[in-house]
Amino acid sequence: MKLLEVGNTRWKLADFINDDVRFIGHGIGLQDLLMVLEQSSTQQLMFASVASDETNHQLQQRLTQAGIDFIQVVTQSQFAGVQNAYADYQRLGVDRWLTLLAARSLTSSHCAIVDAGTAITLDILDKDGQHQGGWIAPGLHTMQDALVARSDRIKARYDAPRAELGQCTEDGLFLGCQAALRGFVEQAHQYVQANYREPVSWFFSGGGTEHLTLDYIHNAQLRPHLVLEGLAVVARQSK
Ligand SMILES: Nc1ncnc2c1ncn2[C@@H]1O[C@H](COP(=O)(O)OP(=O)(O)O)[C@@H](O)[C@H]1O
Ligand SMILES: CC(C)(COP(=O)(O)O)[C@@H](O)C(=O)NCCC(=O)O
Ligand SMILES: [K+]
Repeated sequence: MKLLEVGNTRWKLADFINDDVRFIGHGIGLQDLLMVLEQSSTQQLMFASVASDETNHQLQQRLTQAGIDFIQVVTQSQFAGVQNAYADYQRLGVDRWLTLLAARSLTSSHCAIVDAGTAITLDILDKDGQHQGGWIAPGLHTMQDALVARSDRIKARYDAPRAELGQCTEDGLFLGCQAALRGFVEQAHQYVQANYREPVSWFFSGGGTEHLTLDYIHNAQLRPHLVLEGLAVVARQSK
C-alpha cells in the first residue's frame, strides 16, 4: 500500500511495506502525482488532503479511473488514544491530526509538534493523549508572498542568503520572515516551559524545518514526514 499526503504546496508519497514508511518523493500538481502512481503500479492508496473539496473530488475521480483502491483519511474526534481539542473537530487540518497520532505512537510523554510548510503550526498533546490546541501562522514563502502581493517594490528570493542582515531587499525579506518563523518556535518553547513541568518531546516536521534553529530545544526530533507516519498509524489499525 502507498501513503499520500496532499499539502497546500506539495504532495508527498511513501510506500508502506512491512510496517515501515519508506518515503518515495514529493511533487506539485495532480498530473505529476498520477504519473508517479501509475509508474509505480499503485493498487492501494491511503491518503489525507488539506486541499479544497473540489481538488479532492478530482483526485478521487482520477484514482477511480486509474483503478486504484483508495481510502481517504479525515480528522476524527478521537483515535488511537488521541482526543481532538477542537469543539468542531472536523475543522482541525487532517495533517495536524495525523501528526498528533504519529507523535502519540512514538512517545507517551507530553508532545509539542511544529509543522513548517505553507503554514507553520504548533500543536500540543499532553501525556494523556488530550490535544490541547495550537497555533497557525503563515510559513516562510507564504509570508514573503504576502508582502510581495501588497507592495510595489518588493521581490522575493526563496533560497537562503548567506548573510545575517540583508543588504538588498530580497535578502532582507527572506531573513526577516525567517526570523519571524524562528520567533514562532521560541514563543512556543517559552509557552511549553512555563506550562509543563514534566519532559516534553518536540517534533519538527514539514518542508520548512531547515530554516529553524533547534539547538536550544531539549528532546527535539526532526521528522520531516510526520504526517505520513500518522497515516501509517491509521493503516496499521485498519489492517
Ligand atoms: N525546494 C522547496 N520547494 C518548495 N518548498 C520548499 C522548498 N524548500 C523549502 N520549502 C519550504 O517548505 C514549504 C513547503 O513544505 P511542505 O511541508 O511540502 O508544505 P505543504 O505541506 O504545505 O505542502 C514551502 O512553503 C517552503 O517554505
Ligand atoms: C493549517 C493548515 C493550512 C496547514 O497546512 P499546510 O501548511 O500543512 O499545507 C492546514 O492544516 C489546514 O487547512 N487546517 C485547517 C484549519 C485548522 O487546522 O484549524
Ligand atoms: K504545516
